[in-house]
Amino acid sequence: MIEVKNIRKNFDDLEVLKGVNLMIQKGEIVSIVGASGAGKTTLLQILGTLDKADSGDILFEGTSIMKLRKKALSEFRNDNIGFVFQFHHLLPEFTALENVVLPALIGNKNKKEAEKRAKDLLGQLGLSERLNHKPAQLSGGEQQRTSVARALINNPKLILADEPSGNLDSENADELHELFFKLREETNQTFVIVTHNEDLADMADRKILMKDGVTI
Ligand SMILES: Nc1ncnc2c1ncn2[C@@H]1O[C@H](COP(=O)(O)OP(=O)(O)OP(=O)(O)O)[C@@H](O)[C@H]1O
Repeated sequence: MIEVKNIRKNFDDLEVLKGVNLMIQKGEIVSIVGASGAGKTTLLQILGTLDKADSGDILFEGTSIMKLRKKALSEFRNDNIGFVFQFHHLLPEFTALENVVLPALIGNKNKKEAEKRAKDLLGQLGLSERLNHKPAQLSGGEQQRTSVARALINNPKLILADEPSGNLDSENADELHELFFKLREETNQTFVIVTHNEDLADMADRKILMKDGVTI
């Protein structure tokens, strides 16, 4: 489904990615591990089209996404990729439901249908009683599950997670990890997860180690 070909990225004269090659199959859960500074987040950002590589190519279902222009790129991203970050980045003024619906509205989806799907997703994640709560009124685990619902609202083919449980206690972290696997069983979505959590990294179908800007 995804083919990463010889991706390179420098920040000024710091070589962060030095020719990364990677193949990811549909429905696979891949973890990316490695020391701090190895380039994991940079790779994930490039995979998610949030940042651009200096050279190399990324094929998504056979099509190069490196050549897409700004508008096409943001449409591609909104339709196909869901992001889960260490810090949830929920909008503080909006309720859980509104936060989850937002990417669907950005994608010009019907508001009623989007709200129905958002409620379904939040329900599946155990948040039926929290729809109208703002992020500050939710626990850390609830906030992170809300951000997972937001990542899933447009039914993306690829979910990219950067330290998704880095800010959770072990019980909430375990629940979140189980959720990823449950979702994959149900939807055959593909997950790429950058993590320092060894349990999560080992649960993945495949663990990729990054060291000094390359995968080994
Ligand atoms: N926007 C930027 N400008 C300059 N340098 C950057 C930028 N983003 C990342 N870097 C540098 O690139 C290197 C790789 O960073 P990256 O965040 O990809 O590492 P990482 O493997 O995800 O680390 P961690 O496990 O600590 O999150 C680091 O040395 C970092 O300081």
